[in-house]
Amino acid sequence: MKTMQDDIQSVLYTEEQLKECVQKIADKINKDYEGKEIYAIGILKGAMIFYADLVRAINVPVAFDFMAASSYGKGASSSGEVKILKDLDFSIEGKHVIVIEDIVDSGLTLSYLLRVLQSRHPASIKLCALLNKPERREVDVKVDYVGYDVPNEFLVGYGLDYASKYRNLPYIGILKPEVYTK
Ligand SMILES: O=P(O)(O)OC[C@H]1O[C@H](OP(=O)(O)OP(=O)(O)O)[C@H](O)[C@@H]1O
Ligand code: HPA
Ligand SMILES: [Mg+2]
Repeated sequence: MKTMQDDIQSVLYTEEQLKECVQKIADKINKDYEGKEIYAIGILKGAMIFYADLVRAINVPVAFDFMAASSYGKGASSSGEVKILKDLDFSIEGKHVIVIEDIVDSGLTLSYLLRVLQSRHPASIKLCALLNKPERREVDVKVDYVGYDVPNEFLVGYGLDYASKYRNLPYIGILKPEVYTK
C-alpha cells in the first residue's frame, strides 16, 4: 500500500530539529514577555501543531484563541483574497497579542489578518511563524519571530497540508512535484 512517506521527496526538518527550533523561538519570547501575559492567536488549521508545541515551551501565562482564514481558491498557490472563516472568541483590546502561523508564503494571509487585528487596539502585536518563504513574498510583512527561512518548494507535515493531507506527519518534508501537478 502507498504511504504518505512515498509522496515525500526529502525530509527538510526532522522532529528533533523542529523541537530545538521551537525551543529557541520560545526562549526569545520568554525573554521579551517576562512579567507579561500573552494572548496567542493560532491561525487554523496549519498552525495548530506548531502552536501546541510552542505554547508548552513558553513560561509566562498564555491565553488561547484561534482564527481560521482562507485564501480563495485552493491548490499549491494562493489567489490573493483572504476570507475570515472563524473569528476570535474574545476582544484583544489592551492585550499583548502574538499571531502564530506555520508558514508565511505570499504574505497575503498575515498582512490581511494583521490589519484586521490592529484595528481592534491590542496593547502590542507581534507575528511568529515557524517557516518563512521569502522568494514567494507578494506583500511586505514583518515577521518578528521566525524558525527557518525555507526554499521555494511545496512543504508538508507538522501542520502543513496539501489538499488536506500530510498535516499529521511529525516532520517537515518537500512534497514530490508529481503529487501536486498530476
Ligand atoms: O502567505 P500566504 O501565501 O497567505 O500563505 C500562508 C498561509 O497559507 C496556509 O494556510 P491555508 O490558507 O492553506 O489554510 P490552512 O492553514 O488551513 O492549511 C498557511 O497555513 C498559511 O496560513
Ligand atoms: O509550502 C507550503 N505548504 C503547505 N501550505 C502552504 N501554504 C503556503 N505555502 C505552503
Ligand atoms: Mg494557514
